[in-house]
This record gives sequence, structure tokens and C-alpha cells, in this order.
Amino acid sequence: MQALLPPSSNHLKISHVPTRITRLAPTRLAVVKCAYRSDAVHFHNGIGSSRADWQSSCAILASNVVSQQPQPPPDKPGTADHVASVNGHKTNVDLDLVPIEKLSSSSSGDDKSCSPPPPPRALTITDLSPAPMHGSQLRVAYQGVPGAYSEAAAGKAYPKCEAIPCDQFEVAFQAVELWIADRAVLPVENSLGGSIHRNYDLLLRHRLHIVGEVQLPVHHCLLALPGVRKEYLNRVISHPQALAQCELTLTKLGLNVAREAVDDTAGAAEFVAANNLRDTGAIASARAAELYGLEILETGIQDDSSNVTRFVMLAREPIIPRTDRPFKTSIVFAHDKGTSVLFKVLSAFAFRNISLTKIESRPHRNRPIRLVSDSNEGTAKHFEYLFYVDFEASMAEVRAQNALAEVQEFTSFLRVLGSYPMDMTPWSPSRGD
Ligand SMILES: O=C(O)C(=O)C[C@]1(C(=O)O)C=C[C@@H](O)C=C1
Repeated sequence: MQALLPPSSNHLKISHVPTRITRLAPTRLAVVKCAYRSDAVHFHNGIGSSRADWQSSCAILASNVVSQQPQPPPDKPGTADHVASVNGHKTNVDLDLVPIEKLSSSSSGDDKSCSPPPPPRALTITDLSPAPMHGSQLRVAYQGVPGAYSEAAAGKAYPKCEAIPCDQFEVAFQAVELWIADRAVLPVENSLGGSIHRNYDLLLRHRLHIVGEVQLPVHHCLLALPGVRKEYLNRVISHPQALAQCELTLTKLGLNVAREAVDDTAGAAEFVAANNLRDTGAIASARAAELYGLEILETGIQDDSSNVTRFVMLAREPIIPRTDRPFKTSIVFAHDKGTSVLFKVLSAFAFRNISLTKIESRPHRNRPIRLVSDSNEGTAKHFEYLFYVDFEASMAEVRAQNALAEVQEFTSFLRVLGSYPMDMTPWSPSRGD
């Protein structure tokens, strides 16, 4: 679907990724300048920024990646490509590698090049907390503009965080990979609208780890400019998921008007207000009405009062799985023989009493079709899939480790996307955000 809105000028966009990433020293990587806030100079220290920490996080990553499709040999350490490939992807960012000696002598005049590198630091319990590593507010990237449900989800996941609006899901991934943000909070499924496929695809394309989930009750409102009545509307705009979640109710309200999809719900409200559109309504949150000066014509217009969207929290490093509270693990796998192995894979969980909470299949983009030739009958063309499975167990549990070891026998590709605490907050479907 085509986005109606021009991109908002205060979003983080692809073109806003850092213009320079500087390798400060053999032991440290930092984003020195970023275009999102041209006044900001961010230095990141702590876990994940020293080589030892990188190694420990890579070790966790390696243990998480049970098997992989063949990868090209790693790039030479110290090169820009190596930095990008450690991050798990190739970027178009122009990496500028500067030796620490140059930087430290020019900044302080001290001869830091003589001092020995700091010893590797052991992981502590605080490394498992969502606190930022650089001593300031946690920066959380989300897709949309202020007032979007994703912003509310970021606030639920990380209270008091600095929420960073991004104009696309992909930008939120990049913001974390490039250290502009510490986390991303992105929707993956809704109880009425189903999966947000784009984010499933991006989870595989990028190397971030799922470190948590939040489920947000989504309470939609029909918004319009002050004084505008329902009868005046000949168009309703919103995010495609929001339009789908309100389809029946809109019809019941007599709003048999054109529906148009835009990038996010709050962006729809902003657009109506900014363009003084008296014939256009927006589906968005009550907070968006307040932020953009619109009136609420109808509230609770989602087709089901228990409308919930599930978001995942993403980080550069995985968290260490635990067993002292309910955990969920998300994996993705594929097999050369397509869907025929699915039963065997799923039985690895069933035999160990591990409940699955979600299965999603997506086209296998590297190999979308499998040809099976039979000299008598011709050629069957099977579609190939990647399977995403969420199960209720922690990777710290032996039964989960054994299940994955068995799954590995049946699959040609298997990756653990994350093992993370389940959202166990009490159920409050009537609460609007
Ligand atoms: O547009 C928004 O406000 C969003 O946060 C996006 C989004 C989605 O992608 O599903 C999030 C929650 C609701 O389900 C509707 C839209």
C-alpha cells in the first residue's frame, strides 16, 4: 500500500544514519557523530564497547546461533567491512577508522597509548538490566511519530526512556545497530490483524537479538478537526493494521467512505491537523488527539475490545536466559525438503512438553521455489518457507537445549532470535493508550 503522508521532517530516516563511525582504539568502537541530532556527540562505553565485551557478546551470539547457512569468511579485523560484519550486516555507512593514539593525544594531551588495555570485565547482574550502558537515558527507537502505539509500547517496555521516532521499521533496526539507539521496540503481531510480516523479514536480515516482549492493549479512536462531524467525512486514514482492526465498526458507524493507508496512526492524526482536512478522519490514539489538537468523535472503535498488539524489544546483545521466571524463546529455521519436516521439528517440542505460542511462515527469499521432477508426471514446483516459532521455555533449560539439538538434525538452517522474559502484566483490555 502506498503511504499517503510525506515523511515527517523530525523522524529518523535512512539518510540520518551516522555519517561517521570511528574505531577509537583496538578496544573500542564508537559512533562519533550522528546526523539525527547534529549537535550530539555520543561516546558509548561499557559492555559491548570493549573488545573483550564484544567477544563475550559474540560468544553468547555464537551459542545462540545453533547452525547457519554458509557464511563468507569474516572480513579482516580492523577494516570497515569487519566492523559492519561484526554488527551482522553490510551498511552503506562510510566508516572512518581512527587509531586511539591520534584521538587521545589530540583530545587530552595525555600519552594514553602507553597505558595497557583494561582487563576484560566479567558480566554482572546489572548487565542484564535494561539500563543504558553510557550512563544516560535509554534511547529506544520506534516506528512512527509521537502518539503512535509503538511509542506507548516503548514507554511500557522501558519507562522513562527517550523514545526516538523513526520513519520506517528498517531505520529502527539500523538505529540500534549503529548505536544511535540502545533498543528498538517493534510490533510483530496483533490479535485482530495478525502478523506484521515486514518485521519478521527484518529480524532475519539484521543481527539484533530479541531481549523482551510487551503486549499493549490497543484502543482506537476516530479523530477529526474540532467542529467536524462524522457525516462530513469522506475519507478515513490510518496505519493499515489500524484500518483492518476497525473495519467492521467503521461500517457499523455508517462510515462507508474511502480508507487510505499511511505509515502510522499518529502520523495520520498529524496529517489531518497539519493540512486542516475537514473531510478526513484519522484512526489513532487518544494521546494523538491531544498532541495534534483533534477531537475524539468515537472511542473504542476496534472490532474487539481485547485488541492487543505484541511488540518485541531488540538489542545489540542477547540477554542471558534465566529460569527464575517465565521465558519465551523465538527461533527461525528452514529445511531443504520444505514443509515435509515440519511435523518432526514440532514433535521435538511436543515430546518435551514445551508449548508453542506462535508459528509463522515466510517465503524463503534465497530459494523461493523447489523443483521436484518426475519423469512421468512432469515438474512439481513447491514454495519454500522459513518458519518462525515461539515456544514457552528458556534457553537456560535443558529441555529447550535438547529440543533445539533435535530440531537442528532436521533443519538446514536454524537461528535463535532471542530467549527473553514473557510479558506477564495483568490483563486490562479496556485501558486505552
Ligand atoms: O501506527 C501506530 O501507531 C503503530 O504503532 C503501528 C501499529 C502496527 O504496526 O500494528 C501498532 C499497533 C497497532 O496495532 C496499530 C499500528
